[in-house]
Amino acid sequence: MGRMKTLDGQRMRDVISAEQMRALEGDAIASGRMSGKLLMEGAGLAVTQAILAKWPEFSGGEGSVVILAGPGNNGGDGYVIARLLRERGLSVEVFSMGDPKRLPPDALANFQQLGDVSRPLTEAPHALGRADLVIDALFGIGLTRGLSDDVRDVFGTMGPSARKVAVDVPSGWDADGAVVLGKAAFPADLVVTFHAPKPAHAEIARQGADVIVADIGL
Ligand SMILES: NC(=O)C1=CN([C@@H]2O[C@H](COP(=O)(O)OP(=O)(O)OC[C@H]3O[C@@H](n4cnc5c(N)ncnc54)[C@H](O)[C@@H]3O)[C@@H](O)[C@H]2O)[C@@H](O)CC1
Ligand SMILES: [K+]
Repeated sequence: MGRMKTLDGQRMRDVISAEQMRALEGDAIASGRMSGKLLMEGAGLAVTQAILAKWPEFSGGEGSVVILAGPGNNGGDGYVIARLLRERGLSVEVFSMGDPKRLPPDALANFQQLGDVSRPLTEAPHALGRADLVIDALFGIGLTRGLSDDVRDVFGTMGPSARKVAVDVPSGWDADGAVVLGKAAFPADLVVTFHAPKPAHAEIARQGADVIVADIGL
């Protein structure tokens, strides 16, 4: 049984839908109070902090990290996390699904800031077999259908000792329907979601992952 708790011990907000989350983000951006890029930075920082809190052994810069980055803003969070973990001395390899040049603007800016050449997901298995930490930044609340078999096969190449972290929602889960679309989902040990739990998170915790709900300034 995994636990669901807030990153900083604040009160847990009530469950909200993906739609409500998008509305909250849109309102904060429209009001000028926040920008999409700031929200993304906060999301990436929250995941980084939750990782270091759960596995302090990574705070010394020891460890190999693989980040799987998707075609949307969940992928954008992954690029922020890659930068933040590299700043902490960890060696981070990033594999992208889709063409990074077609990322939405905030995600594209974070991809470009990394300065990496983009490596396709199909090249990930070699690195995944020896990674100490794997971060699923493929899909979050924007998942619209089940994962393809080749994505499922990539998940199968992770080594037994890899700590597995999902950004916002483990890819494959429908955040609102609280079910896995299709046949596969990222087998997360830790899930870090933003602002408030979505309907899927209680079931994900019941199935064994620790779920952290982090503020991103909304
Ligand atoms: N301002 C924002 O929008 C923020 C977004 N954030 C992150 O952004 C995520 C939402 O971003 P998006 O709305 O871009 O959605 P996602 O990044 O979850 O995925 C959307 C993209 O994946 C494609 N897709 C969906 N299902 C697919 C499948 N099965 N196979 C292949 N492609 C598929 C969609 O066409 C779309 O291009 C959140 O989960 C969160 O991680 C956070 O950074 C907070 C701020
Ligand atoms: K994810």
